[in-house]
Order: sequence, then structure tokens, then C-alpha cells
Amino acid sequence: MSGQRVDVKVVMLGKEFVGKTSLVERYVHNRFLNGPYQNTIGAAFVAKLIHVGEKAITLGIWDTAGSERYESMSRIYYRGARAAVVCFDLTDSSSYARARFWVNEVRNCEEHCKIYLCGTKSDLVQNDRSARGVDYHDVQDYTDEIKAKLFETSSKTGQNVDELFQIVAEDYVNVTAFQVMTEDEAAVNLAEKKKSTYLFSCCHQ
Ligand SMILES: Nc1nc2c(ncn2[C@@H]2O[C@H](COP(=O)(O)OP(=O)(O)OP(=O)(O)O)[C@@H](O)[C@H]2O)c(=O)[nH]1
Repeated sequence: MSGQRVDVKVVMLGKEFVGKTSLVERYVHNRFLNGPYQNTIGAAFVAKLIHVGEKAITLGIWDTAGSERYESMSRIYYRGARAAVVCFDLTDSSSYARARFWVNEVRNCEEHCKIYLCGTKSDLVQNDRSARGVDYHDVQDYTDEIKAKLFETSSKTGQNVDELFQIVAEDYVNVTAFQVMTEDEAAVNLAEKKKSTYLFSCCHQ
């Protein structure tokens, strides 16, 4: 993948063991690795081409290490990101507290980075509702407050995984289209302004 042009930098953030790598594995390779847990060291990069309508764009996904040992390194990876997928494990309330930490970090440092909160391992809470450690409504309220989007995913079953990254890509395309539009509008306004300034100055000479 080296040298590949990336349109959108996406960073995966969240406490260790919440399932960031599994989410990327499911999305990019459509598989769920059942073997023993291996923590990410530093970060891993993968690129994926995705279509939004007629438009093809490449997501460059940085999967960071969740261990607090690598916290300062993770900061390097969200620099310049347009989307942050901030993950927490739906069965583990401490991982939700950690997710809020990352949300604050990103909001303070990257004003153009959109935030997607992702509650992982939804298969575990679907099978056993008492396993849920994070209240859905609390998270939804927080998501609204920070103007983010919320997904509950399972990398095991694949639930909502493609949908999450598709929305990331769509939001990017829409925001870019909006920026182009406003830039075009600004150019028109400027041209209009120049014309009227010219008329004004002609009439008053
Ligand atoms: N049941 C279930 N288990 C999951 C799911 N996603 C991940 N896991 C398991 O959770 C453990 C941690 O998953 P990882 O994807 O390695 O977690 P991570 O967030 O990348 O961890 P770090 O690399 O340490 O930051 C593994 O044992 C996975 O098999 C899921 O959707 N459902």
C-alpha cells in the first residue's frame, strides 16, 4: 500500500482490548480472528478504496495501540485526521470513560476531525443483556452533546461495520462538496463585489 494516495485519514482510538484491530480486520478483510489476543504495538496502517455514489475515495486507516503505554504515540496518529473512530467495549464501562478522554483530546487538538463513537462487541450484549456495562441512552446524549455519531458494532458478526465506514466516507464527501460550494460562492461573491466596486467607482469619478 505504500505510496498510495489517501483521501481521508481515519484514526481508530480507544482503550486496549476494545476491538479496534478486529473492527479494521472485519472491514478490510471481512474476517474475525478468533485466536489469542495480540495487542497492537505502536500503530498499524491500512488503506481501502470505497465508493460514495460515483466517487471513489481511499480511506487511510490508522489503528492505534490502546495501551496507555503508547498514549503519546497515538497523538501522532490523529494529527491531520478527518475522522476519529473512538471505540469502547459495550461490556466495559471503564473503556467508555477512556473513550471520553480521547474525544476531549481530539476535540481540543483537531478541529476538522469528525468523531464517530463506536460501542464494540454488540454480539455480547445481544446474547446477554445483563452484560451491557454502558447505558445506551447516556452514550446517545453524550453523542448529541458533542455533535458526533454513534454506532454499535460487532466485528464477530459484522453488524454495522461496513455502515460505520461508509458513513465516514459519505460525511467526508459531503463536507468536501460543501467546502467546494462555499469556496465557489465566495469566488462569485468576490467577483460581484469587484464588479460593484468598479461600477461604484465609475459612477463617482
Ligand atoms: N465477542 C466479540 N469479541 C470481540 C469483538 N471485537 C473484538 N473482540 C475480541 O476482543 C479482544 C480484543 O480485540 P482487539 O481487536 O485486539 O482489540 P484492540 O482494541 O485492537 O486492542 P489493542 O491493540 O490492545 O489496542 C480479542 O480477543 C477479540 O477477539 C466483537 O465484536 N465481539
